[in-house]
Amino acid sequence: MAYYYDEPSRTFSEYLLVPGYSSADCIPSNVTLKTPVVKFKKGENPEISMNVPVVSAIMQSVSNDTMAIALAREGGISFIYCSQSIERQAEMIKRVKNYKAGFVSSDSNVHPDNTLADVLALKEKTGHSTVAVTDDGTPTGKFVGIITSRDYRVSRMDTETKVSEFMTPLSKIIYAEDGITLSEANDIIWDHKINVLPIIDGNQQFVSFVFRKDYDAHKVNVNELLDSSKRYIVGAGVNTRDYEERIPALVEAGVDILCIDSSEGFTEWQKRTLSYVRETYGDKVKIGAGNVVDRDGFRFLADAGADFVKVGIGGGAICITREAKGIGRGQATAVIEVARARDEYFEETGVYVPICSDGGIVQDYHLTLALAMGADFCMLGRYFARFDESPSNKVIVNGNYMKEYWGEGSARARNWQRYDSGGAAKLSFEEGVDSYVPYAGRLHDNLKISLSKMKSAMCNCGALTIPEFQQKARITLVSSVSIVEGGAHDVVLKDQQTRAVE
Ligand SMILES: NC(=O)c1ccc[n+]([C@@H]2O[C@H](COP(=O)([O-])OP(=O)(O)OC[C@H]3O[C@@H](n4cnc5c(N)ncnc54)[C@H](O)[C@@H]3O)[C@@H](O)[C@H]2O)c1
Repeated sequence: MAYYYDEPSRTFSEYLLVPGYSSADCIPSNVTLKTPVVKFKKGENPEISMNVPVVSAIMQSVSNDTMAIALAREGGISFIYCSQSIERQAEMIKRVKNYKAGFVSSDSNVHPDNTLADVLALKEKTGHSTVAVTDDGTPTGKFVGIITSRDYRVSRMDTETKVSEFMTPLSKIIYAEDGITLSEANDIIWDHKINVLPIIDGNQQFVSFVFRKDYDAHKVNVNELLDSSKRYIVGAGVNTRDYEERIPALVEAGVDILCIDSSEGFTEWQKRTLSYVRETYGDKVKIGAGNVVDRDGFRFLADAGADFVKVGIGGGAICITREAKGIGRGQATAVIEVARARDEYFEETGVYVPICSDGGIVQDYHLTLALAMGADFCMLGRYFARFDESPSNKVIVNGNYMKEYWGEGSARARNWQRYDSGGAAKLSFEEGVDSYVPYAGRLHDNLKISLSKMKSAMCNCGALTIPEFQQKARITLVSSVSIVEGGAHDVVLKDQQTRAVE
C-alpha cells in the first residue's frame, strides 16, 4: 500500500514569522547575509561562501555571462545554463572570468582618417563621448589618440575634418600599461586629475579604459564576490549525460562551482555524475546536485558527494511538472524536511552540506521565510528574469514593458536537443511554459530593496546573521482568513482612474 504523509505539503504563503526581542544593536546595517555555498567540516570554513543568499537559476532566460557579472558584483552567484553547446557555455564562463571590474572595453573607436561627422554619429549611437583612436578603428588596434568633447567645437569646425587633425595624440596623453591594478589606475586618475585612463599593452595595442566616474560605482559594491585572483565567481549548470565532456571544458574555462540541473535528483544518473567528479578531480571541483524534496533524497546526494543540495520540485512560476506528472511537494514543506535532514547529517557526520531552496519565491518575504526554515540560500528564476541583465528580450505587451521568461522544461528550451526519456522514445510532453514577466529595471536596485526587507525582518526576530536567524525564528502557520487580513482590505484602493473632485 502507498505511503501517506500525515500533513499536507505547504507553500511559503501559508507561514509568517512571529517577531522576537530586538536589542538596540539589532539594526539592518549590522546584519550580515554571508552564507555557505559548499560543504565544510565542523569547525572549518567553507571554501565558497556568498555575501548575499541568492543565486540565479540555471535557465536560458535567466543566467548568462551578463547576469553572472551583475550578480557577482552584488555578492551572489549565477549558474550559467547548460541547455546550450559546451563551447558556448564555456565561452560565457570565460567572459565572466576575464571580465575586469572597472576596466572597460571601448565601444566607441575610430581610425585617424575618420571625420568629425563620424565621431558625432558614433557618439549619437553609443551615447559615449570618449572615443579611442586606433590605427584600424577597432577596440584592440594600435592606440594612437583619444577624442573627448574638449577636442572639437561643432559650431566652428568643418564636420569633414579628419580625426588625426583634432584628436589628442598619444604623446600628450597619460596612459598606463596593461597589468596595472584597478587601485593603481585610480591613483593615476586622481594624481593627474584626468577623467579617463587608456590601458595599452607593450605593443601599443589598446586594451581598455578606466573611467573616473566608475570609481565610486566600484567602491559601492562592497559585497562583490571575487576569487583569489580578484575575478568574479561564476557557476554553471551541467546535465547527467554529457558531463564527461562538459565538465572538463567548464573547469578549463575557469568555472568556480557546478550544479547538476534536473527536476529530480534522487537518481542513479546524479550519483554517477558526482562519482565522476570525485574520481576525476577529488574535492577540487565543487558541485551541487538536486532537486530533492525529502530526507531520503538529501541523504542520497550528500552521501554521493554533493557539495550542496538543491530542494524543490514543481514550485517554479513557469514549471508545470506537478500538473504534467503529479510529482512535487509544497516548497515550504520540502525545505523544512530537508533542512532537518541536513542538521541531522551534520550531527552524525560533522559535515555541513548547505541546501538551496529552488523555486516558489513570489514575494520578497518568501526568501526570508525560506532562510528561516533552514535554507542556506535560494535559487530564483522569475525574480532575475525581470531585470535588464537577463538574456531575454524586452517587449511591449498591452502597453507595458515585459521580459520573456520560459522554463527549461518548455519546448522552447528543449529545442536545444538533449532530452529524451532515456530511450528511443522522445519526451512528448512539456514540463514548463513560455511566458512574460513585468520588466523591473536594474538588478542592483531591486536586489537592494529585497535584501533590505530581509535584513529588517531578521532584526524583528532579533538576529544579525543567517545562522542566528535560523536558531531564533518562530514561524506560524496562518489560516486562509488571516491571509486575507495580511493584504490591504476593507479599503477602496486608489488607482489611475480615480479623479479628484474639483
Ligand atoms: N525544479 C523543478 O521543479 C523542475 C521541474 C521540471 C523541469 N525542470 C527543469 O527542466 C529541465 C529538464 O529537467 P529534467 O528533469 O527533465 O532533465 P533530466 O535531464 O534530469 O532528465 C530527463 C530524463 O532523462 C533521464 N536521464 C538523465 N540522465 C540520463 C542518462 N545519463 N542516460 C539516460 N537517461 C538519462 C532522466 O531519468 C529523465 O527521464 C532542467 O533544467 C530542470 O531543472 C525543473
